[in-house]
Amino acid sequence: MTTTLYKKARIYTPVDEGRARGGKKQGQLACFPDGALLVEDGTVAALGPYETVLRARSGQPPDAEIDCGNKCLVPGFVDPHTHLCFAATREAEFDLRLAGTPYLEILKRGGGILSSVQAVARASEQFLADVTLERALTALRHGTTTLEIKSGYGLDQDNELKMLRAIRQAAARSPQDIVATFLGAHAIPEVYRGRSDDFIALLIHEVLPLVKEEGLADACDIFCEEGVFSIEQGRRLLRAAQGLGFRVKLHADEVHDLGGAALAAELRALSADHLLAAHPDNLQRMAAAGVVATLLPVTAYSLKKPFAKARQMINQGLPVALATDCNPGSSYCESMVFAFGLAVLLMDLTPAEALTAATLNGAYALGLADRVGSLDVGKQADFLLLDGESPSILPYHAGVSSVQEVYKKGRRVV
Ligand SMILES: N=CN[C@@H](CCC(=O)O)C(=O)O
Ligand SMILES: [Zn+2]
Repeated sequence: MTTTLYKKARIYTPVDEGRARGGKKQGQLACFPDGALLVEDGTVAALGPYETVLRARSGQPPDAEIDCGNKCLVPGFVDPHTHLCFAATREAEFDLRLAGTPYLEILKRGGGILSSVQAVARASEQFLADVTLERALTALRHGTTTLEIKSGYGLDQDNELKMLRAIRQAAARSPQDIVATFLGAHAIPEVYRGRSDDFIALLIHEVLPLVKEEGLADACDIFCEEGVFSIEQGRRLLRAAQGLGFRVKLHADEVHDLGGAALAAELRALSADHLLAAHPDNLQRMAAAGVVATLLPVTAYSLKKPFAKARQMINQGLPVALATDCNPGSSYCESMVFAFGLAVLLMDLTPAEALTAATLNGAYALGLADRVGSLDVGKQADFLLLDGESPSILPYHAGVSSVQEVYKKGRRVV
């Protein structure tokens, strides 16, 4: 067994009490100004004030001691919502949006998500795996030690499976924990225009069982939105997915309030994501059902939309997680540091609330909190050293990343 003691660290971490943290608890962190973290074979063995951690070792010296120079030490970021498996960027679409064309209008004209579908159809699995890995490693340099990546630019059996296999390949080549989500219902393929029920049936009866058989995804997701999929279609697909053993989640109430948040509560989904237009009553239903609200501030920023009402959600007791939503359309951003900054400065989260959102609540949104998301004894030693005294350095030092060193399972990876 190898033991390493990280000392002279200002440690800040949410504490895992068995559920995602909402309400007042979202902003409560354990803080150790002269802290130490003891790592045994990649796992957190102890943390707390230096003297206490040493005493717990009953005089036995660790194999190595690392002086953190009084820098801030926090858990690695967990990004629970990304689309970073894509073949090409969409800069022309960005210009169109700047000139005033709405995001959903571009999709209606066959652009947006559908243009990414064409690019993925032309790309090989190997190419997709390489570019996905490259983006995951960019996220790692900005402190993301665990992330989710969705399919959803395939929209037919072969291309959805190609995407999921590419994600699996990227995951095998990255030090991060990467989980895949099946998002076959991301848009209505051109050939199914006017027949979206048939497309949902195809996903349920043909594609999902293959995804299950090959073990290519842990969760199933759907984009419920006007002009895309209805709540009823979401219910049908996600219930079928649950029947096959998938966890479920939704792109909910992003532009219009269709009741996606209520469906997430009904299905006891892992999370409902976006929620810019969600009704407060449905958010209350989510809180009662223990569903995490995953908010994507870079998307609102990039689409120039009002931000989700994070303050109200936290006050309602709803646990809020943060994600980048990295995708080539509405949020081309791998950096959780940037999402963190927007959450604090434009959504009024405190730095402590944002830290919980970017770590432990994200881990709950992925169903991975037994392993990652906080520096609790027995969890993976995934942590960051920041170039500052507290998590406030992240929004305070704007436009750069204050993440200096990144550790995954106790090993320095950046
Ligand atoms: N809103 C739907 N899906 C993605 C965007 C995907 C895209 O535009 O390529 C999202 O979560 O923002
Ligand atoms: Zn998304």
